[in-house]
Amino acid sequence: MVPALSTVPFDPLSRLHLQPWSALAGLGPVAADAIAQVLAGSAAERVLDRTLRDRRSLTREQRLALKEAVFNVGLWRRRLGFLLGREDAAPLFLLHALMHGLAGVPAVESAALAGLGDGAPPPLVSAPPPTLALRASLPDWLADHFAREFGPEADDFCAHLNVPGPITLRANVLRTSREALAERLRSEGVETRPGPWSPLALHIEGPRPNLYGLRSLQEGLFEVQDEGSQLLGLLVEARPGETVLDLCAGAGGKTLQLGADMKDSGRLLAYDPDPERLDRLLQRSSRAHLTRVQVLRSLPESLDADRVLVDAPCSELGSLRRGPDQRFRIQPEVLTRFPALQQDILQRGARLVRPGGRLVYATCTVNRAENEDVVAAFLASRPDFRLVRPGAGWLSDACLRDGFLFVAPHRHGTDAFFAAVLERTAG
Ligand SMILES: C[S@@+](CC[C@H](N)C(=O)[O-])C[C@H]1O[C@@H](n2cnc3c(N)ncnc32)[C@H](O)[C@@H]1O
Repeated sequence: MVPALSTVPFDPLSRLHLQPWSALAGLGPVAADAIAQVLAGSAAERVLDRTLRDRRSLTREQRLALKEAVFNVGLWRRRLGFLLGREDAAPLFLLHALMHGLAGVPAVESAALAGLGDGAPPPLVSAPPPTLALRASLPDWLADHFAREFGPEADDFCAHLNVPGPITLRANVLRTSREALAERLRSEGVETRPGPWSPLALHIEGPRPNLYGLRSLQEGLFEVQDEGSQLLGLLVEARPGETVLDLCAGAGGKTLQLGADMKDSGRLLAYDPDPERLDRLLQRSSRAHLTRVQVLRSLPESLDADRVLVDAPCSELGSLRRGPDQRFRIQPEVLTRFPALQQDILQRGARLVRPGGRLVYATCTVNRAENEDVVAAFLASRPDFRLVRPGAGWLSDACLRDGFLFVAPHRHGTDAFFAAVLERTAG
């Protein structure tokens, strides 16, 4: 069973009405310059960093207004083009369409804030956008893809991609508990609430604090990690004393979690072809007080691992809400780029699991070709593996779809993740 969807449609525009747009006064050209860079393909986050770094005298409200302007024109560009009646409208017009058409700022005030001069503000189309791609401001190919994946839920899913996700922390259970961490954070001025799905998750309440200035982070009491991502690590069910391999370890988000579950005992091996990510993993391990992580620069020929996690490289469509402009920087071929590689990595992982051991295959994407189809092809080639219920005894049925873990922002408030738990038959 999955959580019932609300009968009141989710409105991703409502947060736009709450932003301090009047603080943009005099900053229209600055915003327009940054927006032009984002529309030309530069990552919004980086453009904003550069823009703010060069203007240290701006107030907090001005910085926030600039951020919202740059991110939201980057995000809503297709819908704004529809409102203006042309997809190639100049940044100042897009900014006006954002503030007036989507955020409800009166037309004359919006035009002045955007720096459009004294002429009459351009008229905006009043009809509702006729397609999912225009409503949710997605490239056509991506809207079509989500329509195929989600059917009648596609609009709701896409609406949830258009608001930033929460900031979520994972308690490092080697050092603390979720409850003790919440108390500690409160003493540092940060309010949190527990996540509903992962027993390790705390969501930050209110505006984003400077996490990197917190003593609790420096002491390794938590990591920033989406609640859905925490579920992937939990599905491994790593235990103290075992041999566990994190086969696509990256900078170690899940490795650290596995190490805490293993109470820093046994053998925890982390492999990734990217050496820089592995270096970061080692630094993070020491902050988390993990002493037994062993980084592998190449994969062993054999290993009787109790558990192997394949947190596979993928098209990452499940985390699009984390980057407002990311959807416009990917191409349709991303949908077909990964399955062969994923299959190959999964097969390699399977060879390193002992009989009776567990293999977890996971992605952060919404694409059956990278998810269910990869697992089906794997099972057809390896009859000694079987699919088991993810998280038996602790994971809510609401996080399951057809025997797999599947969570998504419109149903769970997490980024979208998929996982299959596979067990190798004993003997
Ligand atoms: C989804 S990311 C892993 C994230 C990481 N597990 C975490 O929790 O932070 C996928 C990783 O797979 C790695 N990768 C790419 N090709 C690979 C391969 N052939 N074998 C193993 N890992 C690979 C990438 O370098 C990337 O770090």
